Amino acid sequence: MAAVDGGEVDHLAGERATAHFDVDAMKVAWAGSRHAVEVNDRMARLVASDPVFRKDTRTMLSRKELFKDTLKKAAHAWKRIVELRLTEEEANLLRLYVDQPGYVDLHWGMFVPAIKGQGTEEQQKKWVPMAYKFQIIGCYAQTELGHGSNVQGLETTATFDPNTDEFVVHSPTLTSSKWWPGGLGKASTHAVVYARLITQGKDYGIHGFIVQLRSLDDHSPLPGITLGDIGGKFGSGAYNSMDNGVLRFDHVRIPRDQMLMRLSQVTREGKYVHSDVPKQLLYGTMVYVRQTIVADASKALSRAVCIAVRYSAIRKQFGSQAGGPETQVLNYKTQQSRLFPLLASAYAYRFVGEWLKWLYTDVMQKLEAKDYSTLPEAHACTAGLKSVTTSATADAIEECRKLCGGHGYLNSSGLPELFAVYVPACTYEGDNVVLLLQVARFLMKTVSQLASGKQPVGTTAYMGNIQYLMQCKSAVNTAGDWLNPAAIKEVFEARALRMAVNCAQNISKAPSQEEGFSELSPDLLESAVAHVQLIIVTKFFEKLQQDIIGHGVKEQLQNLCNIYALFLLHKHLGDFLSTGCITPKQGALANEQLGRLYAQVRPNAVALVDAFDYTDHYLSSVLGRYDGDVYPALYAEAWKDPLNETVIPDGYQEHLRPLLKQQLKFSRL
Ligand SMILES: CC/C=C\C/C=C\C/C=C\C/C=C\C/C=C\C/C=C\CCCCC(=O)SCCNC(=O)CCNC(=O)[C@H](O)C(C)(C)COP(=O)(O)OP(=O)(O)OC[C@H]1O[C@@H](n2cnc3c(N)ncnc32)[C@H](O)[C@@H]1OP(=O)(O)O
Ligand SMILES: Cc1cc2nc3c(=O)[nH]c(=O)nc-3n(C[C@H](O)[C@H](O)[C@H](O)COP(=O)(O)OP(=O)(O)OC[C@H]3O[C@@H](n4cnc5c(N)ncnc54)[C@H](O)[C@@H]3O)c2cc1C
Repeated sequence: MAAVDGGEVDHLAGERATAHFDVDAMKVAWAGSRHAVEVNDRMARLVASDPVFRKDTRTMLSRKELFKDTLKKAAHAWKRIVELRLTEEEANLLRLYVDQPGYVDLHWGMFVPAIKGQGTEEQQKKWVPMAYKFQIIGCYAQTELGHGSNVQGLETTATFDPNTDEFVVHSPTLTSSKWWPGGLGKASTHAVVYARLITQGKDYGIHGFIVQLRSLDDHSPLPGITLGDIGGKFGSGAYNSMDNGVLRFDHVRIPRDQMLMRLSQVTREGKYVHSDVPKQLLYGTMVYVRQTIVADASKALSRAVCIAVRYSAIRKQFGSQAGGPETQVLNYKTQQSRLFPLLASAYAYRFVGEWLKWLYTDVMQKLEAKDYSTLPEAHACTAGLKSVTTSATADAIEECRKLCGGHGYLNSSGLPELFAVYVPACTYEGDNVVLLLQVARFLMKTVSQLASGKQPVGTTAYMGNIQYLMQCKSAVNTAGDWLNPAAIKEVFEARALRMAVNCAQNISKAPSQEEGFSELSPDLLESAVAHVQLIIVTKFFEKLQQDIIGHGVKEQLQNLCNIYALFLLHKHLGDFLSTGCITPKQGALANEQLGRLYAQVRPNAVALVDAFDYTDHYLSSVLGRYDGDVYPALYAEAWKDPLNETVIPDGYQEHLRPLLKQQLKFSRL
């Protein structure tokens, strides 16, 4: 089904006619199943056809108007969810297509998962139904003004008082003010607050507590609680719809049973008891969200790429001979070499996100069975993939803006807002550098265990092949040899392992492990990136082994997979050469093959972005319209700007007229 929201003429019809594959089948490959295509399509259209969910004037609203609009949309979304008795899957998609960050993201995305993951059965029975019915609104209050990345450094205290069977929650310093939690500033009634647990005079470190913040009668802050929004953020519209907040506690008392007690407990007498589970399970909500952020990266990236590909097919510049038509900018090789790797990355992230969701579910099942062995790998994979995919996506959205020339800079292109709303993903849920250093730590541990003969498993299993990978040389002889998945995998594995081993060797020369790790941290980051890129490439190849149906679909995905891998090889050529995995000649052959692959993608480019199945409402871009009727839309959009409400601007009488009519003259003139 086409995703036109009402266009009459299809200016991209010629582009669509050149596709060599079945677009509907590609939609299934992208979405994961025919059911997923159907439900996505239905929810996207439901949102697009509802006037309350309009967002075309969002960037022109003041902060207060925007926030109120967000409250209205969230309430209306909930009303529709209840009226239509939507399933959880449908409701999540409806919220996604409403496409306006707001308190509900944190309520469903972190508050509920934190209680489910860290609360006892009894606590879940009490709190989850209230949250599910929106009788309470919750947020995730971890970060403080002075401490974000370093969770162990948080300062808020929760001191047990055995006399009253309560915890006293307190912010002892300015820097201990909770700062950033989304939904906290204005909307939430409750929060899961992370604080240092102190009982019987001893500090037991960070634990989670459910704290009521606002009255359920009139929404005013409860005694001892100071609350507010932390202020305007980057860009117009964008993440300013979210009330990221500040919170201070002045000796606020909560019942003992509001400590989340699944992992550890405080008894009535104040005795601290830690269950026989890894302490890191406290970080479980972050692992869960990092996994969803990887899936979201492919959404944001595919949106930007869809806009840039469609517009590049419409936009013409130069090349006209004797008055003939100009050239579509999509035909320029430079445009292709900038854009097609991003198209390939969108597909790569979609499939690795699918795999990560599987890994997460698998780890959760193992945890239920008290098998904690895969926890470190789950942490490394979620941290690493969150980091690599969000950094690349943020850069890619900005690249798409440039690929759309001047018009990409207009809010009506949709790209400035998409960039502004997306770029904090590099910071929230763990700064990307901090998370990559966690991956590096995991890699160094794995390398150090190789000597003792311990066989690495999962995504580090390749390291077990150390004898071969440390000395192998790529056998690629022609550009076409780079189409062999084994040839690509071998050099990616060798590069990742050699970089990790180099780091480990250099660390071992330092006076201490800690000093070595710190000194080598820039190299460790690159080593972590190499490992994560290997995972993404491998999972794309594994996807191609699955049953992929539809005329030409597998061939297109194969091309995209090769583009993704060879583009990375070209971009990180220094790594591959300096570790001796390939020769300069082989690097040049990879680039030659890349050019051939771009030529194969060119006739399919528009159809490949159509397969994302985005409505014009979701894209909210005049440049990315399904019908390609860009110029009338751009022209019409300009007149909607508040500045054009009057012909003579406000301020003319006070500031322009006196200037133009001034009597004062420079004496020199
Ligand atoms: C136009 C458009 C308009 C609208 C468009 C709308 C949408 C656009 C599209 C997309 C939007 C994108 C996404 C939206 C989706 C969701 C996002 C919504 C909102 C954002 C929410 C953000 C919420 C937050 O940010 S919450 C706060 C997050 N904070 C952090 O992440 C802090 C990071 N720090 C840490 O995690 C830890 O401090 C640390 C890991 C860095 C260090 O831990 P620690 O201090 O304990 O020290 P170590 O010694 O390093 O570790 C000890 C051992 O523990 C192991 N470890 C650490 N962490 C874990 C873990 N999580 N699990 C398991 N194990 C762990 C570590 O490896 C060590 O092990 P070892 O064996 O001892 O080595
Ligand atoms: C839009 C947005 C929404 C958010 N929502 C929430 C929320 O709902 N709940 C919540 O609790 N928090 C939230 N946060 C906070 C967020 O999780 C933190 O900002 C994030 O974890 C980064 O921590 P930080 O701000 O302390 O950065 P810092 O750690 O201060 O980072 C500053 C710089 O120092 C570097 N750095 C830090 N440590 C190291 C190190 N060990 N080695 C090398 N370099 C280092 C970083 O790479 C970075 O360049 C949100 C943040 C944003 C931007």
